[in-house]
Amino acid sequence: MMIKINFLSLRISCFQQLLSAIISGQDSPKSFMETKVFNLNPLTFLVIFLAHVVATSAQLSFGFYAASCPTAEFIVRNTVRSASSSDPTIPGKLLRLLFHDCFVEGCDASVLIQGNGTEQSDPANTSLGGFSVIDSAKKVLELLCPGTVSCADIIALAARDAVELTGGPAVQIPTGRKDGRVSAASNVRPNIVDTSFTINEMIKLFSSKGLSLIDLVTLSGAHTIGVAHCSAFSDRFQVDSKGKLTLIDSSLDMNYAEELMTRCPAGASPSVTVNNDPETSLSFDNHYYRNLLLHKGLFQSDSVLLKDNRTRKQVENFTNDQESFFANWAQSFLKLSVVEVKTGNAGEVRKSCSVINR
Ligand code: HEM
Ligand SMILES: [Ca+2]
Ligand SMILES: [Ca+2]
Repeated sequence: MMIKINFLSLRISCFQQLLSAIISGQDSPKSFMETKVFNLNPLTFLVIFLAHVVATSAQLSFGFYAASCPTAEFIVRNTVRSASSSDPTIPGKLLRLLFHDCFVEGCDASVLIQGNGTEQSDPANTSLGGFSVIDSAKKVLELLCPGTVSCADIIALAARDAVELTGGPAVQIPTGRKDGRVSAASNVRPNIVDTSFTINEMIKLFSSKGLSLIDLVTLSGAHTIGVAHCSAFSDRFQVDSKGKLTLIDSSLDMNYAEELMTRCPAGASPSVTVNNDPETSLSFDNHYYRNLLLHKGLFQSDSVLLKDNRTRKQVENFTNDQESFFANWAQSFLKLSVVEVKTGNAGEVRKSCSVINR
């Protein structure tokens, strides 16, 4: 990655010098060519340079839009910031959107496609949100740099910004993802983790995406923000007709289960939600791991991280050391954001994020 950054800045500075040489008249390009590059005519050099840009744009790089749309990251950040200031549930939605995008067909915005039988129509995706934020950023970017910034990059940047805005670490991520042309509901179930998964099933699915055990524990820390619907955890306890609570999942703290029962009484509206992190659901911090140690992990898939010997140590470490969680987050988030990315001709830049180009 480092090589790519250096190479990109070299490419940009070279390009700027060449442009200023061409703009400032016949003498300077000549001397520029003679002293700095080979003895080439400026136009020949420009052709070689552009060919090089086309050839290497089939890769992700940091600042991919530095020349083609310099304000891209700024626009996404501002859109996320203003949407989140009027609706604090936005950051959680944007972060989950990236997870559900990247695990199905890679980070290619397949999750944004609307229509019958697309990923959005699978029940595992019905509670996703944040689509309007991606659409708003895309609209502005289409005005400023038409056909340039992919929806897949907007999702990744927006998730990255959502974490930083809620107090999490700032992460540099490469851009240049292309948007996919496939979005099928049948791809969702085999690729999205269900709360009922065993730790081995989770490890297996994560590893099929190139993500390690450490990445699993670290990325689960995303549940330090956001909310869940009652149906996501209601099978962990039972309430009889007299209101008596029985734990089905004994790894759940009884008092916490009672609190959850009160928030999700029988017959509660399906739209009722509970904070993932009961203490600081609007802050990206290490409280998620503290909750796990107190047996207050909201989903069964959270609680198993404490039960298993392979993951418990890391949970304990993150509970005591937020810096360590943040450092690991930066690495694991970067890995998540590039899962099975499409670059170059493997994808397209959609005109509208919810529709595949015709
Ligand atoms: C490891 C397996 C995982 C499972 C089983 C899981 C499951 C869930 C479930 C069931 C919900 C509640 C959805 C609802 O009822 O509305 C949820 C919410 C959430 N998940 Fe996960 N998740 C996992 C990993 C991840 C990862 C890797 C990320 C991101 C890096 C993530 C980010 C989120 C966020 C931010 C929310 C809150 C969404 C909101 O506020 O709208 N999750 N997750
Ligand atoms: Ca996808
Ligand atoms: Ca929190």
